[in-house]
Amino acid sequence: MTTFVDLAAWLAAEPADAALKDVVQSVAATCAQISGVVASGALSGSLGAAGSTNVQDEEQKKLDVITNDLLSDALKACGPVAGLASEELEEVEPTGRVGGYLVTFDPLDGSSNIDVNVSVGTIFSVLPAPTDHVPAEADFLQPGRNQVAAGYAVYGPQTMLVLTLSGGVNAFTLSADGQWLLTHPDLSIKPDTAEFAINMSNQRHWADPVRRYIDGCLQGKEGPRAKNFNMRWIASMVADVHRIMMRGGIFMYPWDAREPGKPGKLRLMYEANPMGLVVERAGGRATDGAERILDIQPTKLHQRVPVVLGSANEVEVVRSEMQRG
Ligand SMILES: O=P(O)(O)OC[C@H]1O[C@](O)(COP(=O)(O)O)[C@@H](O)[C@@H]1O
Ligand SMILES: [Mg+2]
Ligand SMILES: [Mg+2]
Repeated sequence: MTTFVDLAAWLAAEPADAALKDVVQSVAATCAQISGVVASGALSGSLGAAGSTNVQDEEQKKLDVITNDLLSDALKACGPVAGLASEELEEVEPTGRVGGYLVTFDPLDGSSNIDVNVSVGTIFSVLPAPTDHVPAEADFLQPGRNQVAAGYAVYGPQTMLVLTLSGGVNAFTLSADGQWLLTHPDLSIKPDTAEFAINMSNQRHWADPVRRYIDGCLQGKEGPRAKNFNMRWIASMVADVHRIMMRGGIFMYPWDAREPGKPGKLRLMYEANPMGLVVERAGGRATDGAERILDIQPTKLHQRVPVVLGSANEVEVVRSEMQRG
């Protein structure tokens, strides 16, 4: 029988500082707990609307609130965490400690899928904290290339944790007895693909470059790309990105004309940046169409950004189409 290394043993061998490993352990333990709550669904009364809205003016589900509380409480109790920020919290929350790390997170990604029993996830990003003062919002506004760790948990047919610290990307599967076991070491995204993920219902609102790119894919073998494309859209970024980590592909949530003042739907600090790091570390690419996601200088905590990520050569096709305008 195959034996798998568990997360604690794997972390012990990682060339990262012990405090950072504590933060990652704390997130991982909380994701294991969240997996139990998600799996119990109606049995734990965790489905349905919470009756409130968050800072983005989006309706909160009960699970958005429950998962936000679980992660916030765990990180406040975790010694090296100086501050946290969440999709569900308007302001950053300093813990009162100085130094160590800042953690940003989307506690429950794919909220629209909770009540229909489709995969959802948790996304997190770890940044260095200032060493001489209690952090404020400005201290969180670091470009994604500063991340010292990032990853996500996907609550699907299997619960998995996908992590990057100092080097590559490794994926752990949650065992029946609650251990994270390394089942998918050194993930890498193949550079070419014939599978795209975009919400096609927004087609009439897209900008020309996105329209041209998708039209080219849809023409298949007879079109400019000379190959047939497949399409997937789960509407949980975590699940769509996880598929790309496993078999390649491209994921796009571009700007569209529904709300022209918004640069996109996804949030830079706790969706695009952590996913951008994971994807790049696995050999893929992540861009907003003009700039590498990880080089964007954030100007506010809940900033939105267009996102194109996945198989390197395919992202390059979209990026150059966007550059043409
Ligand atoms: O419903 P749409 O427009 O297809 O959007 C789906 C996207 O929205 C999101 O659900 C946003 O995440 P939240 O559920 O955390 O708000 C992404 O996971 C997903 O890619
Ligand atoms: Mg999300
Ligand atoms: Mg969310």
